Amino acid sequence: MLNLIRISSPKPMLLRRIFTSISPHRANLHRSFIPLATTISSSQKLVKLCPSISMSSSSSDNHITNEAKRSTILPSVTGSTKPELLRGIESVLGSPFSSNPFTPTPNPLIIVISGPSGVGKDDVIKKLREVRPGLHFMVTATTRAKRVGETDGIDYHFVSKEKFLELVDSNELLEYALVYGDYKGIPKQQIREFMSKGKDIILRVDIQGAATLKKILGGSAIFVFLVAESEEELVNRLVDRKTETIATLIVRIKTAREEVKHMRNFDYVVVNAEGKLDNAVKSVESIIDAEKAKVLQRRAVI
Ligand SMILES: Nc1ncnc2c1ncn2[C@@H]1O[C@H](COP(=O)(O)OP(=O)(O)OP(=O)(O)O)[C@@H](O)[C@H]1O
Repeated sequence: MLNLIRISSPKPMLLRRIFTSISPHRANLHRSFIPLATTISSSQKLVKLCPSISMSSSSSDNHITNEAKRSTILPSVTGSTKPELLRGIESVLGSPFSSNPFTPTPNPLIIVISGPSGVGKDDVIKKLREVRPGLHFMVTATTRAKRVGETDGIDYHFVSKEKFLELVDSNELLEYALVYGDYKGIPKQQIREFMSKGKDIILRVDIQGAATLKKILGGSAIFVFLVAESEEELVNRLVDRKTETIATLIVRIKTAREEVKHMRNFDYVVVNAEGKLDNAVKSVESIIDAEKAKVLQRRAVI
């Protein structure tokens, strides 16, 4: 009785192709092969795949690959227990199944959220904080006065102009700008600290800040442009917010008209439509999920 099939080159290629074609149909394996099989193992559980092709021990045997030698027997799908079947397949493959994940751990992301004043950046980020507590929301340092409902260290680090300029001098800000008379900047140390823990970072910056960050970070960060559905709606929000004087309102609206022209420099645009804050947040979440699933990951280095 023949126990093993010996195959001379180039038959190993043929055999490999047969295995490839059957693998998605493992359930039908026994139907495809058992009619050809001759029982060979003492436990009657290993089956021969096909009649011997060659029994010669000629020099062509040197060309037989180990894989081909191993590939000549398979356990019977119907006559084996699952562990026996799995061990048998491992033995045919020549190595145990790996439990390592197919995908490496995704790199921590830097997600820059920007958009014209009054579009709802703060509200989107507030909501995102609730639904994605695993993200790290960078707390921007600012010299502007605290608004009603804002908390120091959560919404912003509210600092004096002197303190802010000290951070500038010590090169401790990734980016900073004078926005409507107030300084705003991103502390570098905070980014390094959280990225080293594998956390994704959310940065909230105005358009000017996003342009600077694009120069610094290039394609290593994700740039999201938040817009209202129309200029009219944007103006409504700014007016309803009741934080602006007529002069600052006009400046913000004029600026917004220029800013929307920069949309093309961003990776994604998300519409924060009237009363649809949740949809905008879901869109940002989808962007993050899609970026996490990218085969070629971005790699931000600060
Ligand atoms: N989807 C929405 N529908 C209606 N109102 C909204 C929506 N999103 C935000 N708002 C409101 O619009 C106003 C402006 O929002 P927010 O202050 O978050 O804007 P911002 O982009 O952070 O502005 P700034 O850059 O000036 O700080 C707020 O009163 C906010 O509650």
